[in-house]
Amino acid sequence: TCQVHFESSNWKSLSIKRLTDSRLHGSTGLRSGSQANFFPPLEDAMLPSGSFNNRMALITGGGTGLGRAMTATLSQLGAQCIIASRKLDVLQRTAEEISSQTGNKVHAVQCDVRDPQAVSQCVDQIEALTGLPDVIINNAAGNFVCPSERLSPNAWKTITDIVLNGTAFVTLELGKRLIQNQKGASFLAITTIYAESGSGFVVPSASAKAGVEALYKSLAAEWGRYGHRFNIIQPGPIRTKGAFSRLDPTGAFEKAMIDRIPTGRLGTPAEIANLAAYVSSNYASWMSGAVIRFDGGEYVSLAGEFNELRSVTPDQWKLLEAMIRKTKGS
Ligand SMILES: CC/C=C\C/C=C\C/C=C\C/C=C\C=C\C(=O)SCCNC(=O)CCNC(=O)[C@H](O)C(C)(C)COP(=O)(O)OP(=O)(O)OC[C@H]1O[C@@H](n2cnc3c(N)ncnc32)[C@H](O)[C@@H]1OP(=O)(O)O
Ligand SMILES: NC(=O)C1=CN([C@@H]2O[C@H](COP(=O)(O)OP(=O)(O)OC[C@H]3O[C@@H](n4cnc5c(N)ncnc54)[C@H](OP(=O)(O)O)[C@@H]3O)[C@@H](O)[C@H]2O)C=CC1
Repeated sequence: TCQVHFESSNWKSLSIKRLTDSRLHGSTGLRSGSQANFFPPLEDAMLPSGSFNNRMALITGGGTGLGRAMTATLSQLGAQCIIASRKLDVLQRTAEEISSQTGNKVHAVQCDVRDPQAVSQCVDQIEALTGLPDVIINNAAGNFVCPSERLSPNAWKTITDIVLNGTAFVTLELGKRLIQNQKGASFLAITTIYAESGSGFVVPSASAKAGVEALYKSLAAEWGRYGHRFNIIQPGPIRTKGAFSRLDPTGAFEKAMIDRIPTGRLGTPAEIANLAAYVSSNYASWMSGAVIRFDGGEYVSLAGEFNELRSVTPDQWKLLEAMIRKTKGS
């Protein structure tokens, strides 16, 4: 089944005919993505029940997607949650659904994190409802794919205001009040793997998420003395309407994305919710300043310049090795 054509012994002109996935991996029994069978996602809450009893958690953007999943897990583990974002109707629906499943109160508070006054009023409301939170998850974000030459100043400002300024306003407002009240807390920011590498076509998001990471690493160093921990989770792709409808609106890129993930599948909201719960819990009380990449291996897969060689079959390797061994000198 080997279909390597040696047009010359030069590596660059070696033409390896791309076979269909099943034929390509025939000799190893692996189909594209079938390695996902080795990595089944577990959906149930990982921490002991009651791990968040008597604890208050604020989750920005907690009405939808990953924020909703984090809220559901924290609530199931005993936390009283507050979810905050712009759309009050969405928040209220989520709050009612989760409360009715877990028996623990979820509060919905309207807040546009871009507006520092709105953030301050939101924190007033939170103080009145539950007191200052023990757990703060900065998860709210805005993003869309767009060639940078098409971005208007307001498009840039919109994304960076939500992601960087929004996270800063929420973190600083709560931080100051927690310090005044001598209360410790766990802060978690949800960023993305390209906060580290940068990425074309999502440049405002990449720039703002990198800023969030700098903010959280800096505060981890500065505010430990007040009992505050700061950590970061960088998720890889996890299907949510909010992300996928703005980053891959036609679905054209999904297969290629899954193919490059070494674990062969997308992450699930429940998986990131378990990680966020652990990082925010007292089991992680020694964790601060951490940046946790949670992406099924996508980042390293994209980074290594020889990783495309995964598509070379064992038979093709025999031929390549023979060629390489035949080479003498430079
Ligand atoms: C190859 C990739 C393959 C697959 C990818 C699939 C999956 C994902 C994998 C990884 C994901 C990694 C990171 C993900 C990070 C995320 O943050 S995902 C979360 C996304 N969720 C959201 O964005 C929810 C909230 N978003 C919104 O409310 C809007 O989208 C918003 C535009 C961000 C804000 O809405 P608002 O109403 O405040 O703003 P507008 O007034 O509508 O717009 C403000 C200005 O922006 C300009 N704009 C808006 N949309 C676009 C666009 N698509 N292209 C260009 N410009 C846009 C708009 O015109 C305004 O500017 P102006 O006209 O100059 O005034
Ligand atoms: N899903 C994925 O593959 C990945 C997601 N991420 C990150 O995960 C997080 C969650 O994303 P995901 O769940 O996928 O997407 P969603 O779109 O579902 O979540 C974004 C949330 O942010 C809220 N939000 C947006 N703008 C504002 C604002 N101005 N003020 C307050 N809240 C706001 C939205 O609520 P509302 O509209 O009511 O304001 C929404 O609930 C984000 O930080 C995202 O960057 C990172 C990498 C991959």
